[in-house]
Amino acid sequence: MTTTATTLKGQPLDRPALDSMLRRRMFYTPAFEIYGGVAGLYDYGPPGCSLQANIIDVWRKHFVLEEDMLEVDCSVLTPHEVLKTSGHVDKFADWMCKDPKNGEIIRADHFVEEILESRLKGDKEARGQKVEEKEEDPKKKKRKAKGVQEAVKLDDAVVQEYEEVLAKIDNYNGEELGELIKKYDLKNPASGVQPSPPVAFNLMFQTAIGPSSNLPGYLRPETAQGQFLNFSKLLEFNQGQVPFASASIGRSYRNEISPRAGLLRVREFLMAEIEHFVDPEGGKKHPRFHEVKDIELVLLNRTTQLSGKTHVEKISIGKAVADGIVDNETLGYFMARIHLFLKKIGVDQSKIRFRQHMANEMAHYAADCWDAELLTSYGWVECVGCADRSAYDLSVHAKRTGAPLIVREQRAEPLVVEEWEVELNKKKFGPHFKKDGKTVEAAVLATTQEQREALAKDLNEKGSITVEVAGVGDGKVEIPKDLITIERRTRTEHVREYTPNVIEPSFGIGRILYALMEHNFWTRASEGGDEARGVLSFPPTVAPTKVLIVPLSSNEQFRPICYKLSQRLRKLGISSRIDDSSATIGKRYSRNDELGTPLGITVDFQTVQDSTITLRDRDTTKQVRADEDKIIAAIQSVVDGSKEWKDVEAELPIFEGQEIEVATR
Ligand SMILES: Nc1ncnc2c1ncn2[C@@H]1O[C@H](COP(=O)(O)OP(=O)(O)OP(=O)(O)O)[C@@H](O)[C@H]1O
Repeated sequence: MTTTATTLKGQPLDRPALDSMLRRRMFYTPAFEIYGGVAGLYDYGPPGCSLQANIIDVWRKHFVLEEDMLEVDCSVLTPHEVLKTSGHVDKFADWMCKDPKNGEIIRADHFVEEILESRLKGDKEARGQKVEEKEEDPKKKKRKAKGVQEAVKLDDAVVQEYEEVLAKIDNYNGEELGELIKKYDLKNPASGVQPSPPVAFNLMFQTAIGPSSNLPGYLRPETAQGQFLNFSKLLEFNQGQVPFASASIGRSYRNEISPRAGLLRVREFLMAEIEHFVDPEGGKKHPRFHEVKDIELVLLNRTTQLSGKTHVEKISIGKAVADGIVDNETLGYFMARIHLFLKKIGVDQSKIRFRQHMANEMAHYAADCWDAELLTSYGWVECVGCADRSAYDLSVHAKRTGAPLIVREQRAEPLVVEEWEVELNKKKFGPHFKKDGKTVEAAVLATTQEQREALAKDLNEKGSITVEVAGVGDGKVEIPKDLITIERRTRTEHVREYTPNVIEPSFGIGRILYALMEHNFWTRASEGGDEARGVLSFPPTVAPTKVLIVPLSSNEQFRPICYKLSQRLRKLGISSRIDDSSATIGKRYSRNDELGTPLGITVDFQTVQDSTITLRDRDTTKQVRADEDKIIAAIQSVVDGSKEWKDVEAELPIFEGQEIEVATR
């Protein structure tokens, strides 16, 4: 497996060259740039938009269509209560430090990582070993410039300790990060002092909904909550059948402490998320697991990570689930499907791995989690999270609202149960609690059997009970005896009720798009001895534009032919661009190689005579010549993925005609 960033052709990746090409060709650009820009906000230009739309198109076909998922498009503005219940208000935070001298705000884990890495780099230099540059975050550069790490040799034991800390950097809480800063005396090179102890910084953008500002809310940090809140309606839409999945594509917002690495850590980004609802009983089997069981994945599990090993052999997902490396079939099924999706859009197979979250690294709701990470020049980057969120979200929302976010299933055999049951005196309960009635009722009904047993005892002995109800008064509510009965009763159940578990593949489209650009980038030596030119070898399905149409010269006879060709392609739904600028054909082709346009048609004098045109392949620069119908058919099959260029070359006559540069004279 590759460990450093290389281009598609194995050349060392020149990131500044790629970045400048992507900006020059307007794949993306800093937002509000003429006002000085805002960190972590980007606009996409025409090729970036097409590329993103094409990735989303493949995603919809690969997941929503293929798996009959139920797509929803939910509100971005989310009331405080929803995100309080989901745990985001209290727990969706990163650790932040402040430099007491210069006021700089620093993300604690990134700071520890950065300083330890720079010490290790200094150690390598002192030992005369080769050092790889990793990141060029401007803030980091500034810090480095002011306090360049000297080449200092460290003890072997210290090196090992630093490496262990770095391997677990995502797992530390604020207190632990503070201890690391103290223990290793980590100073901000820009000021020469240690930053303040880390404090939690919530990543959500807060706002007020409505003119009276009395409904606090947030811009959603993920699309998932909207899907959970619609669960009952979706279940009904699906005729009460489980398993089923919902899906949503939309923007999410996170107020990242230090946005960096271009599109990789931004404050507004497109997510595509799936919530697959599954019965927790029966081992979370998946009916289509057999279709993917032989797919081999690189899996970096917890034990491997703790051992410090980074290289692992591929293993089939069937074996990984059978051996308990991956918890269940449904999680395994989605990991394999994620892998196939990434492969389909052109992600380099040797630069994908799945890394399991360590127990304390997982989000507050997750039961198990594997990230699909892609290797980029910034290192391994999480691009898709695949989490088993258990029944967490549906349970907490049901508890808070009283909505039945459950599945009801007819039992084959009736079940006799003896249980503590709660009965409310509705006539008195509502008027007693007024507006809080529903909330209190939901909290009472959500009590466990053990709690009910204790409450029944209290009710008998004290004549009232005290129940914890979040959001009402001081959080404790007293219910007198005449409003409630709690008794042990026997009943026969004909229907089984359960809260489904959720497996959630969550895709960050911007990160995938950036990794895809790195993985498909390479440079071609120019024949004329000019600078090497960049090429983006996207698969035709996702390439922003599929066909470039170039007239040989500005001769008027070519114009209607080019126009007709673009019309024909448009009718077939194939995007094309005519480049009739005065640049040489070679230059025009190179410009479009930079945009990743896979095919190019040249219209020349022979076209005027016999209606034949040439078709050029971006990657090999080889050309074939045939009549218009044959070329259009070839384009169609390459674009829809049914054929590859080598098939076209085998079927149509190779064009060895005049040199492109000569032909333009
Ligand atoms: N700030 C961000 N910028 C761009 N994409 C992001 C950002 N945060 C998350 N994502 C994307 O959303 C996906 C799902 O979000 P998730 O909550 O699992 O990320 P995360 O674990 O918080 O990411 P990280 O640890 O990198 O902050 C990620 O796999 C990633 O692709």
